[in-house]
Amino acid sequence: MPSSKPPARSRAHLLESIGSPADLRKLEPGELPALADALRDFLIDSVSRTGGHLSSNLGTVELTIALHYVFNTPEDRIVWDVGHQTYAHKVLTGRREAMSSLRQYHGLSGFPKRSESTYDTFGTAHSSTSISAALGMAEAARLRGEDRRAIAVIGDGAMTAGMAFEALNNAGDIHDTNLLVILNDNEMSISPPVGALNKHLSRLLSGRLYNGARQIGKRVLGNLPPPVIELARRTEEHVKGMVMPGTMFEEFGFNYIGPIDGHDLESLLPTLQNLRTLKGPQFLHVITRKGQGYKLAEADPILYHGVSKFDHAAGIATGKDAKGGGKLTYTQVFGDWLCDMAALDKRLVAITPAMREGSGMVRFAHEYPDRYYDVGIAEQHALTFAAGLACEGLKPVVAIYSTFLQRAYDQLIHDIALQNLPVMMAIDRAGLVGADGATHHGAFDLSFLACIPNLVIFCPADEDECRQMLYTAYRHDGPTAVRYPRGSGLGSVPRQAMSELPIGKGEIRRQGKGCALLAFGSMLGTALQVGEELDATVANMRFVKPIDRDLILQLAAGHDLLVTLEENATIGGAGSEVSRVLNEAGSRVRVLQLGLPDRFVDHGDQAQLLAESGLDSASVLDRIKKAYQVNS
Ligand SMILES: Cc1ncc(C[n+]2csc(CCOP(=O)(O)OP(=O)(O)O)c2C)c(N)n1
Ligand SMILES: CC(=O)[C@@H](O)[C@H](O)COP(=O)(O)O
Ligand SMILES: [Mg+2]
Repeated sequence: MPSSKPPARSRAHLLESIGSPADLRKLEPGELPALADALRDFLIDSVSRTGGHLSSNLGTVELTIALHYVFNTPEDRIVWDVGHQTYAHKVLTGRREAMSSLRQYHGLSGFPKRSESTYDTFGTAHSSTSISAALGMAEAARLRGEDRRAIAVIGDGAMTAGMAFEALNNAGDIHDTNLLVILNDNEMSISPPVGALNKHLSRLLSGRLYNGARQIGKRVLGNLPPPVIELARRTEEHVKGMVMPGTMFEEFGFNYIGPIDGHDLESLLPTLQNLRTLKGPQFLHVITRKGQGYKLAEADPILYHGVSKFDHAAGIATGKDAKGGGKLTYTQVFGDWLCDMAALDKRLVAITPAMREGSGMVRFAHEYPDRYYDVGIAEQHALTFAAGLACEGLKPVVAIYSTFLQRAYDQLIHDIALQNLPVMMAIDRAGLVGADGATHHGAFDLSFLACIPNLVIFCPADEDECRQMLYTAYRHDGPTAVRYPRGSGLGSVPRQAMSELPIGKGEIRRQGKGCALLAFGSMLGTALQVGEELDATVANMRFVKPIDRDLILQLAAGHDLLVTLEENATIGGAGSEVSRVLNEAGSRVRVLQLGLPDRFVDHGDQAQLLAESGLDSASVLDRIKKAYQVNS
């Protein structure tokens, strides 16, 4: 550490003096708590203006400072699991000024992104990938004889995913890999944590006294030559076996240290400095508080997990959401339907992989606690668990974001569709989600679902149709998927009475001439606008599978151009299904397939991203006119 004592600085100046971790490492350890306060104040103010993830970022301020202070980043690699807690990391790695553009069009990503900074060593956002990626980096360093560390920072929620254990299992067997796993345990996922792991972690917390003693031992050990450390460690293992039940992490082959206070820099710094000297897989358990330092977030870390812009007129202290209450969302339509359906059918059970709030299931969890399952961040398990329930005559509904369903693809095919089991998937966040960006857009589900035999795929065009489709899907004796976007639709009011729609049948919503627009789900609004402009026919297709073959051929017979519209990748999506039907029927009508482009769409607001993807009405109109010009 530097010997010269820099002059006392105001907290704000201290933060402004940090343009990189190299600047950070020039500070005295005693200056770091003031820096943490300044950084926390900055994050609260900044996120109150941009929106984003707040409580998890407030909980990792000291840990982030300590990691960049002790480790030689970016040569030492830090991989942040989920990465929603990396705003402090971004500020300390030269992006403080850019934080005003967070999660906005062409602005900073809300997650680590390799193309954004060399300090963002691995792109994350989908949970539980950090240990695998960091192990890969550690092994690359070992194989290349490079003296660098790889550190995975993973939350207690992310630790509940099977992939994290796959990585622990592999890492623990490679005795000379320089991997450090830091478990950031704040006893919260988005919702309160679930599962047996949470109970195990709680038991470890209760052993705090022993660990306190062991911590001191570690501090001393760090300054001794390695053979002595090894001897002391074996002795310690012996002591531990008598004093404290082994942690599961030690059973996986890791040297477990902790739990320590993740807000106490005086604990963090020496412990991390010691760990940096130890060889082999290391596991540090830190305890933090989600929302630390902002009373409203401390009191309600769930509400402040993801926030919109604050109403600054009301003052940051109120934490008041600038946008206030909005229109009925598809998520709320689902949540209301779920409770209504549960009241009608005792066989209904509902499952979420750790997204209770986001999927609209808070009321159901409260009203039907014995029929509600939060399985943790475990999408693969969620689907096969549902399959088991269905085998026994229950009617499972799995609420899952489109992007997270990607993680359970084989379970859907192999465990559900192949056995034709009546599992219903309510797929939320289908299409462009906005600020979360490329890692979260539900851009591919129609493409990866359409090829699965037995599956029925519903695309509701508005809120009422969504409710009717949820009912129809639930009543179907086979696997079903109802996909709907983030936010609100055309604003129809869902009828309380539920009735079954004819499966595989679309409808003509506007009769016109010239071209016909075949809209799937959320694109109906745009299709109707363009249809008015062109006096074209507009069909609400409703289903991707089974697709309405008769309607397609009827439209082909009466129009010179069919335009398909979907908020899904164009490749392999609904439009491809329409073309397949036409080809099989030998039709020669031209088809213009409009959907998401064959690239990853970044973050911004949904309207901006739809326009950028050519799916707003102006772009659709323009593309149709060009199609006619090309052929005139
Ligand atoms: C595969 C996957 N499923 C679900 C999510 C949604 N998600 C984002 S953060 C989060 C909770 C993470 O909890 P934890 O790891 O403890 O981090 P904390 O928010 O407590 O800091 C979840 C479920 C995700 N990002 N990835
Ligand atoms: C980080 C993460 O994966 C979740 O917090 C996600 O950002 C939630 O998305 P919604 O805001 O659409 O519920
Ligand atoms: Mg947590």
